[in-house]
Amino acid sequence: MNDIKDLFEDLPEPPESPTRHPALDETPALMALLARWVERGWLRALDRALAAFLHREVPEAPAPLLLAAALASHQLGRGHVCLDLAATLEAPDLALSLPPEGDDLSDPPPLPSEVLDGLTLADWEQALANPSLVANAAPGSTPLVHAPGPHGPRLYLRRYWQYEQEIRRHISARLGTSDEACRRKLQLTTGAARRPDTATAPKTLATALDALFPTTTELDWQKTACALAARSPFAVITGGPGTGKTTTVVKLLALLQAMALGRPDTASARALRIRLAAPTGKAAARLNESIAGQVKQLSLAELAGAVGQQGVDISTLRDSIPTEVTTLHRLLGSRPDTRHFRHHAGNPLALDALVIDEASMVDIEMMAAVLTALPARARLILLGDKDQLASVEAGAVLGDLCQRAEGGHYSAETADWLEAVTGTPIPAQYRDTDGQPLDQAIAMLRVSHRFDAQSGIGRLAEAVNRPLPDKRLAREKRRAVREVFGAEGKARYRDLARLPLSDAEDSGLDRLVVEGNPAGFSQRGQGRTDRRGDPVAPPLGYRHYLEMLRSKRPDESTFGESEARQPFDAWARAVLQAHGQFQLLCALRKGPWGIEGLNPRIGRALRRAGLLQASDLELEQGWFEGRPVLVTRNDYGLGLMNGDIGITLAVPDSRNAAQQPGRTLLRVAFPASDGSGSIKWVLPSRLQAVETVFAMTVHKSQGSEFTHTALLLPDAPNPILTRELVYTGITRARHWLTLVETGRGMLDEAVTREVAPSVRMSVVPSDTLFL
Ligand SMILES: Nc1ncnc2c1ncn2[C@@H]1O[C@H](COP(=O)(O)OP(=O)(O)OP(=O)(O)O)[C@@H](O)[C@H]1O
Repeated sequence: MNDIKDLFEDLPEPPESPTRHPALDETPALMALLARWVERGWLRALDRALAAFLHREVPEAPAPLLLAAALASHQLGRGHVCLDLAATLEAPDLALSLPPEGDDLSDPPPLPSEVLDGLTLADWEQALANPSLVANAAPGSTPLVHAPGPHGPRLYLRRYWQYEQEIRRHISARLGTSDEACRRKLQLTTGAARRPDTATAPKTLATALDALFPTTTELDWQKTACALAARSPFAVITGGPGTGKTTTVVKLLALLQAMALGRPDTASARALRIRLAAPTGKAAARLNESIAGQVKQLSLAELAGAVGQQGVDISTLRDSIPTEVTTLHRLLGSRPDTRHFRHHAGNPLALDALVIDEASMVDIEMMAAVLTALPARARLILLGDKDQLASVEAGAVLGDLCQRAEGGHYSAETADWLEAVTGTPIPAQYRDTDGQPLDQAIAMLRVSHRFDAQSGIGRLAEAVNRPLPDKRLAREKRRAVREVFGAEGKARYRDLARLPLSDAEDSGLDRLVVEGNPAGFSQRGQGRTDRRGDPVAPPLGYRHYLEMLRSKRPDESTFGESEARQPFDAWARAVLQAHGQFQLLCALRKGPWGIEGLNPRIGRALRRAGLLQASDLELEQGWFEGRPVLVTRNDYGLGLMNGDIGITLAVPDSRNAAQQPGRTLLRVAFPASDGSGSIKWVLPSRLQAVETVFAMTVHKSQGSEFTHTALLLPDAPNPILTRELVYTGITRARHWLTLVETGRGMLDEAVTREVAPSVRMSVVPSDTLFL
């Protein structure tokens, strides 16, 4: 029995000698089964609709083909780009969303394991041999593509197969490894193929790197990453929170610009056109904030003197380093009502280098769009944390590219070159005579500069993130995680608190969301300093922003156009900034411990504390002043992006000012996604897809950071609760983390469960070998 079957108590015992399920042979039986799965929330209506459409188009299509199509479509909704046929036959119940949140687990329809019981891989592949609907890994117009994968055959919806091909083709081209070259290389196993190098002489590069990084005798991963990225037209810098991805990329940009401005041929010496982008407005704003400060602080005198014959002008160099961060949608030029962008292969972006931060959130469709719109000569640098949850959309591109990042796998050629330019030898454990071309373009930063040995958040993140290659080590991992909290749940670290709740009405939750539960932290969170010795304010709850809302409200009686709005903009900025001090995160959407139960529950607690005025109905589904909202779908018309957070504020109603002075109107204040600090005021009625965000799912929190983060774990096991989810939740905390537990053992349970065996994409150039 696998885990999922165990969850369904009412499941009838399968017959002793299984007979083939009718859904495998009769299309009406299959459609009826798919309808039951949809009704139950096991399958999306969209997935069934695809099977029905294919059946209408080609009535003779066999049922196993239609079933495979529905399941392949379903994988997209779960983040996977295709259906791995062999893996599905091995563990069929993982192919559906089982059990969906809120399922009462009674009277279940037949599980996929029952249905697929009589089907062999050969039979299934035979059923897919239908040229009207399925093509074999080749360009064409069939809706489905049957292609080999690293672990067996796969079925793709054509669009996703094409995205994968595009990504691999563009990355291979940048690495100088066409599919052909790659295939030849592995046949000969001759070590890494040579990639096109930048023209910079190692000596100049070494001097420039020395000007940017402090001298050490130990391996400096930031310097190594900077060197590797300067050499390759495609580079990935991965690392956990605070490992210095931004710091490294700022130095890299300075290096690239210094090299460009200092070119010996003065006619070609010009600054590169570099753009910085992030997948969401929130992530863009966060990078914007940190990058501008870092560029200002960068000491450039030595670097400016190290390049060119007479060196380069320092202020020209500083001005050439971009600080403005945009969203990928804006960069590519999104157009309302279409998934096509203004920039594409026929109208490429006018730039020489593109840096994408928070690249773990970029899905396969967006990555393909970016690569297609990027001129062939432009560099691409991806930054991100490979261990974070991937995008909710299909495709974990960064995670897949970084599968081997931990081990380095630098070829002798790369390792020798790195030693020459950084002055430090690469230890044997990171060398690999069989290093792949992609390995040579990836660097992993390994030292957190945000969390030191005194930081429980850092220790906890590290313990949770530890991979579990062998289930037998689960107990040890759980112990390591528990040890961070110390005996009897009393946190050993000043930045960690544990809050057990008995039920959804437990007043401990009120204390947390209203005040931040400082009593849960040692010394009530008083007297802490950060690594630089600067004081850290004690943990806060939502009272902080709601009081800011009240105390900073402008006296102005009119809410006019731009100039007149300034006091209101300043007010909104202060409230939004205060709101970022605390956020409750949870894993689920449904039930008392999901956002649907928690949002009104928290609203009531804030109302009891006198901080909100709203009826129960308004708290459930209406608008009220103080309501924080999360945008859940890009709205190009309004310029709002999925993930943007706004706060509802009451402003003077200028439309009826003469007749009804003092009358107010609710508007939602959003920070402009260009990081300019300006405020966008939107009428609630214009917001099509928003939800209250007193509680936010961990999935939606990616790319954000909160001074105090509370992570609430549900009270029952759920497949959604994985180590990646807990790691992502923990690492949203900047200074304070409260772990809210609503049932025993859920942390243990979560940290030893990995994201459902992911269907690795074939975006990695060396995967071409199996084609
Ligand atoms: N080599 C270093 N020595 C000392 N401090 C450093 C070093 N590198 C980075 N820092 C500091 O550590 C903090 C985090 O750095 P940075 O923002 O570059 O990390 P990051 O990986 O981009 O973080 P995030 O996870 O927020 O994206 C910053 O305050 C930065 O100044």
